[in-house]
Amino acid sequence: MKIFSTASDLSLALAADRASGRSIGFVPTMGALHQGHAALVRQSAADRAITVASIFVNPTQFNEGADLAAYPRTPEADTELLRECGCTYLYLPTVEDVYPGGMEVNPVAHLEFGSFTTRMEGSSRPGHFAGVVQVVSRLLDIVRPEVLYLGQKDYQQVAVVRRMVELLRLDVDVVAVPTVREPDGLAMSSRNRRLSTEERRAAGKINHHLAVVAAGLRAGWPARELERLALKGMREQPLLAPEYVEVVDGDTLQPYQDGEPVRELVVATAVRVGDVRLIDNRIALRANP
Ligand SMILES: Nc1ncnc2c1ncn2[C@@H]1O[C@H](COP(=O)(O)OP(=O)(O)OP(=O)(O)O)[C@@H](O)[C@H]1O
Ligand SMILES: CC(C)(CO)[C@@H](O)C(=O)[O-]
Ligand code: BAL
Repeated sequence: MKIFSTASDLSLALAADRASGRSIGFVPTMGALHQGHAALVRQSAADRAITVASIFVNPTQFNEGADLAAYPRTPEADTELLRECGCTYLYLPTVEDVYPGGMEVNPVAHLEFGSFTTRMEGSSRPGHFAGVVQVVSRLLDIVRPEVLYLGQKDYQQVAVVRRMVELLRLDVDVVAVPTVREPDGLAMSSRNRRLSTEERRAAGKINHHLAVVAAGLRAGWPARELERLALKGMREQPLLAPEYVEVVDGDTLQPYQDGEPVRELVVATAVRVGDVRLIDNRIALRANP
């Protein structure tokens, strides 16, 4: 695995690969890697000749300074894991390399995302998706992959990035990789390592509450009632402070209205566990393709 710290060197290496007909998969990350990230890299390495991973803790998508300051960083272990998973190139840039004109320059700030960014993470983390779109568009411009691999754990992020690709008419496929979970069902997340033992135990219950909502939806229970029961159930657990539980149409991210036909029905949540904010979701129903 070759490590690049500048966009220009990486672009040069990729241009040579492209010229010899090699296809490129891209896995953007913020580091502190775990088996969820490994699944993305392994999938790309199985599908594509070249897999590029990036590790960049993007300051523009953090709406809380404390969250950015506490974000875990484990570069040595990350490099080792990427090597083992078959990553070809690692892009490990500075803020200046990603944003040569300064962080405030956002060439995609004009894009309108409507219902994709108004709810859930969009309303809980003001400015978050503007930063995600800013960095992903810049990274795509550098790497120019055929396929972009993202995790389903960040369900809304996948929908927003797909919309960005559509709006900018970018020639890239977005593949969503299923969420990798711990044995007790907790979605793997870099922030999990900030949990105390008690918080970690409590966090394991989040998935259970989502699974109950998903089962209720399949049995035809009203969505708003299931959301209310899940919020109440989580609030009764010591250490869990849910911000939202929302049952949404996976294509529009608008609240699901009971009985309406949808291609994908999803329940998503954000939960504070002590100082740590975690997100998770479950797909309750999916139409056959
Ligand atoms: N458990 C998981 N299963 C599959 N993909 C995942 C998982 N966790 C993260 N990813 C995906 O890995 C990519 C990089 O995510 P990121 O580096 O932010 O890690 P994270 O674990 O989501 O961290 P955070 O603590 O910020 O939520 C994203 O596309 C994300 O959806
Ligand atoms: C896609 C991403 C790498 C952009 O910084 C980030 O939001 C993440 O890790 O999910
Ligand atoms: N995986 C989402 C990145 C973030 O929390 O900012």
